[in-house]
Amino acid sequence: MATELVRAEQLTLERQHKTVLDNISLSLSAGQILTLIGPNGCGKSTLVKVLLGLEKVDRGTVWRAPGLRIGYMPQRLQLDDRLPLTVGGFLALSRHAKPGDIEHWLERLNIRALQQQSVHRLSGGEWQRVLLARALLNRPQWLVLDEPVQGVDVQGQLELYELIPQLRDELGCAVVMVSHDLHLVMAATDEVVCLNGHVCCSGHPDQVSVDPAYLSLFGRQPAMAHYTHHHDHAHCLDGHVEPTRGGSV
Ligand SMILES: Nc1ncnc2c1ncn2[C@@H]1O[C@H](COP(=O)(O)OP(=O)(O)OP(=O)(O)O)[C@@H](O)[C@H]1O
Repeated sequence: MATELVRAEQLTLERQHKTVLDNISLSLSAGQILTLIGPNGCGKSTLVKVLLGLEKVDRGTVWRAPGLRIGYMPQRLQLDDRLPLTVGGFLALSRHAKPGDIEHWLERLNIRALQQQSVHRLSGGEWQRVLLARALLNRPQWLVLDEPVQGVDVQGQLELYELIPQLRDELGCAVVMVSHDLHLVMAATDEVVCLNGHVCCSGHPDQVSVDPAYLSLFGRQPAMAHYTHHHDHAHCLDGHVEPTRGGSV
């Protein structure tokens, strides 16, 4: 049986007379990818912060495996745009940055060409990859991604969601991610927890996508085929095309 890394029991949190989290329990094991899904304001980011120990609950408990290495990609990270800062410089600010690791993750996420570029001149998709690189610097055992595809076009979203199980396999880590679109993450996740303050339903993505509680929140969406193909080259950021090892991207 896989080792349990995080366990939350009966979490309840109120803010300004509103119940943001209502009696939520969940468990996360090594190697598992768990996706939190739900409408705006349903408590996804709050739950993530509670699981990470960044917010306190009114009732309930969170247990994390002692010494767990965590990589966190927050939903928002505001940088002062008067601060001159390159991507490499930004990553070097992380206390986990070790020589070679920054280059390794920039290369792995296909953004090596951005190392000397100003962080203020990145596209939404590039910035998300830089934030992901930052979360990977300490080779986390638990990777937490709060809306990792924000500001990314649909093709970029599919690529990022393909990357997440690969990273899980490479690092052997567990992943918790927040998403708005079940159909886009279906292939990349083992378990879905559908939130609306409380847990509306949870389970394998195929089960959740037909659960009446999920359908009453999101309606019946046209099923999106998850298209994959083998590709023998990569399109680099500077525009040139490069053959790839193993023949797939
Ligand atoms: N400190 C706070 N004080 C008051 N209300 C708060 C506080 N933190 C969160 N909330 C409220 O709790 C609810 C859940 O917020 P949260 O950011 O967790 O939602 P979310 O599901 O991540 O939303 P989104 O999909 O829009 O990012 C919202 O209605 C928010 O306004």
